[in-house]
Amino acid sequence: MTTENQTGGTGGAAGTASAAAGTVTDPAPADVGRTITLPAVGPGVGPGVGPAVGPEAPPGAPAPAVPRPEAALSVLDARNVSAWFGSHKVLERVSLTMPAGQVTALIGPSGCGKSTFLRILNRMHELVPIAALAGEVRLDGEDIYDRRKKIQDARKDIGMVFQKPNPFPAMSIYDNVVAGLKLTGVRASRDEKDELVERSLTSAGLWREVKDRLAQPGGGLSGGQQQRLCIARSLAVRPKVLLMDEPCSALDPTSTRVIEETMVELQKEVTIVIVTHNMQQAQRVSQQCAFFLAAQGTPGAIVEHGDTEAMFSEPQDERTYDYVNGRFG
Ligand SMILES: Nc1ncnc2c1ncn2[C@@H]1O[C@H](COP(=O)(O)OP(=O)(O)OP(=O)(O)O)[C@@H](O)[C@H]1O
Repeated sequence: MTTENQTGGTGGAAGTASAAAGTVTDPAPADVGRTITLPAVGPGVGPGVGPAVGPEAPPGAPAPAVPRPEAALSVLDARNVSAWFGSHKVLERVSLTMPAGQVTALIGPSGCGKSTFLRILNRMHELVPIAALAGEVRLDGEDIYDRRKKIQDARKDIGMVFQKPNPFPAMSIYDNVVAGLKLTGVRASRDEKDELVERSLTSAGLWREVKDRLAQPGGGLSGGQQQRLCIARSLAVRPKVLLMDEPCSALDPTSTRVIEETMVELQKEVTIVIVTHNMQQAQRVSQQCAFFLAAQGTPGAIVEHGDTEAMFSEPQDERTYDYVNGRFG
């Protein structure tokens, strides 16, 4: 994993994204560079619903039955990412490589831009009308903000699980899992859906608990089970990367442990990026770690990154040492 919080140069791009119109203006002369034109947000899957299914899953195509082979695990690379809400700059030239098949934990005090960075990684930041961003995000070398790319494809490849479990409460457990397919009009036979539901729930560590009550409403599950249902819903469209924004913060310790175990298993099939305030959790589940900090009145930036064990045992920066030892934040 690498970071480059540069203070100059022309590597970044600056733009004010209007999600509705896809227009771009330049609010940050300091970040002169390539201008990103963001396509309008399509009618696909909205926040919290999981990734959309793109054209590579043609109508009627059978759900792939095997996990993604290890060789095909994906790397996500952010370069010189800056972000604004209106004129408020909240991220400053953040660069971070999130290695294939690993869990990368984003840590740091409240308000330093971790969630904003995470939302930029699957093009959710641009859903906020006043949001702007600069820089590049590459999935296996391909720019997810390339103007020829559909926003739905980025969401399909890069799924998101939120802090608060958000299944469709009245919808059955089964239908919650296949919701991503339905919302994007992908047809699948009953057998294909059955296989997909079992595989996704198994990967999310929920199959054994719910296999005999798939027709019951998702809202009837416990908080921890609902969160695993949301993970299954995201997995159903076979994302290459799974983003998790404090996925356990609303859960009890037992549910937290189960989700953490699920993450450890999941990294065999999907690259994971997690935002967490729980330092023990970061150490338990992640191999790579990035410490974000926004000093008074300045945008968030990465202070230190690297191997999780090393970051916690021998941090190079005094601020990292203080943070991981609970001295602030
Ligand atoms: N929709 C929004 N509109 C305006 N400002 C926002 C919006 N979302 C976040 N911000 C601002 O962006 C900055 C970074 O917020 P962000 O949520 O990314 O931080 P964070 O590190 O994830 O915080 P936390 O750990 O508390 O979730 C903050 O100053 C916040 O107030």
